[in-house]
Amino acid sequence: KDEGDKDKKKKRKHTAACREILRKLQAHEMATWFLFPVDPKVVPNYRKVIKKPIDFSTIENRLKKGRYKTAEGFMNEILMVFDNCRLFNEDDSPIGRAGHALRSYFDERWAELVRD
Ligand SMILES: Cc1ncccc1N[C@@H](C)c1cnc2ccsc2c1
Repeated sequence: KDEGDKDKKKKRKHTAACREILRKLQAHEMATWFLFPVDPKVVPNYRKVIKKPIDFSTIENRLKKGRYKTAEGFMNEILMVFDNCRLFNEDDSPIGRAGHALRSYFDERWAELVRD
């Protein structure tokens, strides 16, 4: 089995693990606000403030297309969802609190993935 095959196998393994984590995040009750792109018509100044809008459906499509070479590439985009949320929303607001709750939930799932 040449190097390439090993790499492909490893990529498939981490893609499956990342898809599992993403599925759990999307199923979380606090995920509502993060499932789909923020509509600039609904939130006018969002695109001015947030330079890298990202949401779980966009990440899911990239994962399906094999766009993430490493699990870290996937993790970075998940964390971007929460960084955007903290930048735009007050901590003491419904979306702000949801972002913090979901970020903690992600950290736990990620720690499991890295440990197992
Ligand atoms: C994640 C996020 N950050 C800043 C602004 C919006 C959003 N989410 C969108 C879906 C959204 C769009 N509209 C509403 C209306 C009430 S909460 C909510 C949430």
